[in-house]
Amino acid sequence: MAAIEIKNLIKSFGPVRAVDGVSFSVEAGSVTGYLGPNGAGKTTTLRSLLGLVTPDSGEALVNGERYGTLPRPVTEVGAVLEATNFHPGRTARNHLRVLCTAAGLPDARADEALDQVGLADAADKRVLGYSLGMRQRLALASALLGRPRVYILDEPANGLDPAGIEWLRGFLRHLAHDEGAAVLVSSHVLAEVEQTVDNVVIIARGRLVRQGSLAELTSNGGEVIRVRTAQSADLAPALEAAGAAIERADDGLLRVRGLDAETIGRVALDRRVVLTELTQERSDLQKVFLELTEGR
Ligand SMILES: Nc1ncnc2c1ncn2[C@@H]1O[C@H](COP(=O)(O)OP(=O)(O)OP(=O)(O)O)[C@@H](O)[C@H]1O
Repeated sequence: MAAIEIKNLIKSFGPVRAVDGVSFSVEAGSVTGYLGPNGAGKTTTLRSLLGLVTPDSGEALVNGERYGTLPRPVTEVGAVLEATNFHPGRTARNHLRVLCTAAGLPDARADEALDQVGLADAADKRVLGYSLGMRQRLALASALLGRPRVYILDEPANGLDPAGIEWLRGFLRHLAHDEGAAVLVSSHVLAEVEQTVDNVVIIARGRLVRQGSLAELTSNGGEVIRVRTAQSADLAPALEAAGAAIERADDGLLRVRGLDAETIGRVALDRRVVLTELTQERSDLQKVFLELTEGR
């Protein structure tokens, strides 16, 4: 049984089909990126998993059950939703302690969770003075309280600075790969999750566009560097001699595998070859995502 299972989920709001027959699952020990442009239906899917939206049909299950029938949800699933509201006058520690009390967890979990997300030093500050990034960390801390093995995170990187995003990547990988949790994380920015996830599910307008492991979706049969020059007859044999596998396209374009861009540039310099293009080809995943988000 997968930790998270979405089976042919359908949900409409009036005339809008927010989610239109989506199915996928997330196994323990892995991070899945749930990607799609704004309005694709990501939040509706995640809210269905948390019992906050009632699907028209299909199922959204955590550990094989609907959220509403989980005996102790706080110990099974941790969630971060968009625009989480905190009582602004409360300190972070108090906020988490209130949640601990409500969930029957020891107070000590509040401090442990704050420590885990790097907020220990700000524990006694009122949430009012928190930056958006700190609020995201606090939201994550509240998801950790019951030490669940399933995490459902809606755009958790929103508001984080680059260092915060880097921290989040490491943290989510740690939860999945070291602690064996199943992590489902949504984003409308591919680059945010590309270095974190094991699997990718892409949706647009409520429908599944692509799913698979990151390795499958980014392979392209190995990294390809696009090299363009009017002197390809000169350059290609030199690159091959340096170990490249080359596919020749029209107008002097060489698709080169097996050498990095710097090596290719050096070989070209040695041969006094002028390059008019030296770029890394986009992966299939980047192409699919770009097509979906272009013009938005
Ligand atoms: N409660 C609601 N009432 C009416 N329409 C809704 C409601 N929730 C979502 N929608 C609509 O359903 C569609 C999918 O929205 P959803 O929030 O699930 O997408 P999303 O992929 O999470 O987008 P975003 O990244 O912008 O949050 C949108 O057209 C949205 O306007």
